Amino acid sequence: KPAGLPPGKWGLPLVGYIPWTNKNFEEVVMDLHKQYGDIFLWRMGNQLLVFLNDYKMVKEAFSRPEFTVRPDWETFKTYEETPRGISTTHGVMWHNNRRFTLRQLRDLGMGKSSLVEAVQQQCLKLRDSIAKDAGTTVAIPLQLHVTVLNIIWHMVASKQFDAEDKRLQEFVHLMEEFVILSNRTALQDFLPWLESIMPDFLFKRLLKYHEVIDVKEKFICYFQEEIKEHIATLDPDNPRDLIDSYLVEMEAKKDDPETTYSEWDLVFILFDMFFAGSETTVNTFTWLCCYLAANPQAQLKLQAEIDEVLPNGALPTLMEKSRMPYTEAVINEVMRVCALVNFGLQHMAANNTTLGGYTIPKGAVLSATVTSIQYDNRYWDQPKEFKPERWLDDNGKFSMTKEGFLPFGVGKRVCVGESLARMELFVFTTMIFQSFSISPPPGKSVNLSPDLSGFFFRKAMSNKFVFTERKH
Ligand code: HEM
Repeated sequence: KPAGLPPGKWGLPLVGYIPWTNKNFEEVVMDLHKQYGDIFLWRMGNQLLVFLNDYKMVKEAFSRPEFTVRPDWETFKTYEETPRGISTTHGVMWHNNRRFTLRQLRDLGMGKSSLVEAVQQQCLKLRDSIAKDAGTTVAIPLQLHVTVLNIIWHMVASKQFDAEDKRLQEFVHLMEEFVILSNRTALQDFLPWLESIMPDFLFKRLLKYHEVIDVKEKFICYFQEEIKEHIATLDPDNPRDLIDSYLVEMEAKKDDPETTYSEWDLVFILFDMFFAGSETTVNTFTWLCCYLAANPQAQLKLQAEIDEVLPNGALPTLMEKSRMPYTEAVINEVMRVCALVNFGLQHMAANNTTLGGYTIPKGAVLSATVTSIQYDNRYWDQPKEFKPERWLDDNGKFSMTKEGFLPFGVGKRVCVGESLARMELFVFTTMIFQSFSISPPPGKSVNLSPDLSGFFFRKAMSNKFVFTERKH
């Protein structure tokens, strides 16, 4: 192991460090954190992974330009050599696409009434679907996925689908398949030498290469069809949605030799909106249901606040947010304890540099250990307890403690959808708990252990619940 690197596990040539244990990945990382402290490395295959376990260090690193690039991973490349869109790109392409999307989300009404109304309408469908099974033992309904996807469809293409719609069902299925297949592609990133020792057909079979291409092509077709329809009906003076606005800007920049705007690039911005914006929001709200079912006192307090600010079933708008500190506190506390994106999205060192007094070589991949940070007792008193009150000041006002909290990341690549996600979570929480109470089935309790079978998400276990209609 070269001198000056952070402490940690270097392991064997080609394969790196293999923990011979039946502990899961998160547990192994936690053990290494205990052993080595706030910054340590783990060589996996030929990749040097550096884990950061202190909030201040993550904030410093992710605010520095040399850590703003993404790893050069096949998993991050969608279909071709050059990554496109936002979440996997860097340089001018990333800068332009990120700026465009942030502006779009703001102009389309992130935080404004038009989008709030669309979110309310979609949430009414979720409410209807829960009402159908009220009083019986059920899982969180599929309609939650449909609701979240429809909000994105509304924003990007002014569309919405019914839960029964075959196209939408195929879309949901393809998204799930894509996430599973991406885990296979990761083999190529960590053990690239496999390609040189295996016959091509076998290597491709191992990676499920043809299946991945097939799923990607289907998504591309969906989005290209949508873009074509928009081109045919575009009124440049009245852009309806994100696709229209992109087309207008693409036309305005068509003579600029430096432009990164193209129909092909737009396809991947749409990819990002759906992939980064749906599973994240669905899983956060699912965790919120779990924590409220397990904490009836917190649920009663939340409902008392909803009933006081929104009497007689009035629908929530963002105007009410400042008068609902406990609701905000519950949402933040759920995001803290669930630590959904437990290793964030990886960043890469663009050149040789230093961090925390250690050498970080070009190409090293940095991960923030979100679970360690959001449970760090340097920032949180009794971190394992679910305590929404920790977000309230002495006057009962919501106070956004930022230190030690990074569900949306931090620094230059912080999530572009944070305000949208917060607005969705606020509307869903107020509308659903205004109408229903949630509890575990009689005689059962809620399993709050995370499902750690995936790499990117710390999902909730598939709990069953009983939703009971509230009398007003
Ligand atoms: C509760 C919901 C959400 C959570 C927990 C979440 C979390 C995150 C995290 C941890 C990152 C990585 C930050 C980094 O690289 O350091 C990220 C990036 C991103 N998120 Fe979100 N997100 C959520 C919702 C959304 C929504 C609704 C959208 C858009 C519709 C969105 C779009 C993006 C995009 C495009 C990026 C990439 C940003 C970049 O690379 O510059 N996210 N998000």
